[in-house]
Amino acid sequence: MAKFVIEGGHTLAGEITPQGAKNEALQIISAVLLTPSEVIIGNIPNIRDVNKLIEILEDFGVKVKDLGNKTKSFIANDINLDYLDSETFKEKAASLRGSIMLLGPLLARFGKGKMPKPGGDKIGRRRVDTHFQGFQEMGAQFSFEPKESFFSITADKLYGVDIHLEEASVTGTANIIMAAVLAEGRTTIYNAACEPYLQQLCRMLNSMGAKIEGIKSNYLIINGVKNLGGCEHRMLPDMIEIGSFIGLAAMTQSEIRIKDVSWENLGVIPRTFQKLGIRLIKDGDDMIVPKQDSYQIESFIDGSIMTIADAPWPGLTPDLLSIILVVSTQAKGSVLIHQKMFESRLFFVDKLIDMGAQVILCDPHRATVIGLDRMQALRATNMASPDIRAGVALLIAALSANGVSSISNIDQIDRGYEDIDKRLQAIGAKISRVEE
Ligand SMILES: CC(=O)N[C@H]1[C@@H](OP(=O)(O)OP(=O)(O)OC[C@H]2O[C@@H](n3ccc(=O)[nH]c3=O)[C@H](O)[C@@H]2O)O[C@H](CO)[C@@H](O)[C@@H]1O
Ligand SMILES: C=C(OP(=O)(O)O)C(=O)O
Repeated sequence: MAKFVIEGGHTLAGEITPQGAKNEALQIISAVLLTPSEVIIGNIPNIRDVNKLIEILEDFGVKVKDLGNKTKSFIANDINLDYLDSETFKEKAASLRGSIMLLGPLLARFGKGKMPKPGGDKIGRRRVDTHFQGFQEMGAQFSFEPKESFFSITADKLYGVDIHLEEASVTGTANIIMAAVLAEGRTTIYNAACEPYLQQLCRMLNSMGAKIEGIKSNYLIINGVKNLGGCEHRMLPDMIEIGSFIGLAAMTQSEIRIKDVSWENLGVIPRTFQKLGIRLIKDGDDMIVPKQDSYQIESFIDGSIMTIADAPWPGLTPDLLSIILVVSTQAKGSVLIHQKMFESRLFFVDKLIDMGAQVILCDPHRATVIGLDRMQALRATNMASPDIRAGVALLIAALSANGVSSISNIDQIDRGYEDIDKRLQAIGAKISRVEE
């Protein structure tokens, strides 16, 4: 397995283009199973999780053609459902979280789906009840085989129904939408997640002939259709990567231009970094993060300590809190980082503390950061990437630190960030990938 070796303390400069969004890609690529017609998808990120999902589709018999320029064509006109019972499927599908979104399309088009407990980050309990709540309310039968941790879902027919989700689950909502578009009658989904990933999925499905209203809101109305046709779709830039680059620029006191960020789809992300005192300049659809010697965290109007917390969209995505936390370590002022959704995503702060950051982990969900305001640089150290976002947060810490750090378990980072070492080298980072 490879590790990153990082010589910190260098200023970076230049421009960087964000990849297509990982979490959108996983939904959009699953949706190709809904039609026998050709679907062409552009701006596909070349990352481990997405490549694995495409591999699973190919194993099912989907014809995948690389059209160049990050664009691929998918034709799902001859699907081998026996693959669901193979050991290879169990093994591959269990290795990423996004594979669970194959269930909705399989159920809707072929009347059955199976799935091992999905993988993804180990960041606390990640229940999938919401997915099955929706399928069952539409008339599907669910079974779970505890010995093999294998879910099965079948339905002769799916019927439109009013669904009030227990929680606004991102992948759960995507799954239910993909089942409902081919169900008989009208489905409504209340408390639906509405992240840009889902907005994009709904737009794509509508261009395939689906009838979805309420896009961007948490109340979706879906009138089922008999079948869907092909379409062309282009992924949005990855908002989590954009946030990671903002953090990187601030921590390394660098000026970086982030190309084509799609400002209108970033929600509260820019404002959240601005609360930490980080300046962001809009130049057309580019974002410039100017060089800043110091950035000061705002306090609330009554003078109390700033809190930054996650929430379902249009709130702040939990996937950026690790990066926001690391950026706060060199800010002026204090902030409480409250990770409400996941209970094991903040433990990486121990590493930051080793590096000299002033952080108090109050409980598994909350950490208080007392910014160093550059009074001292972080110290280089050796660490392992516990999950995708903590991995990148530690990478940013290492790039700002004095000395040479190493990060192992970088598979975690590779599953969501395309060629991150090469792209960072291009803006001056001293980072190398070393086979262990
Ligand atoms: C492949 C993919 O797209 N993964 C994303 C997706 O995961 P995923 O779809 O698995 O996450 P969910 O939205 O289902 O839930 C995330 C966590 O938040 C909790 N929860 C969720 C909604 C809610 O209203 N209340 C609540 O407590 C859930 O119990 C769970 O612990 O969404 C997460 C939340 O944005 C992101 O971190 C993941 O990167
Ligand atoms: C938690 C994440 O991914 P996954 O759901 O694929 O584990 C993430 O992208 O931050």
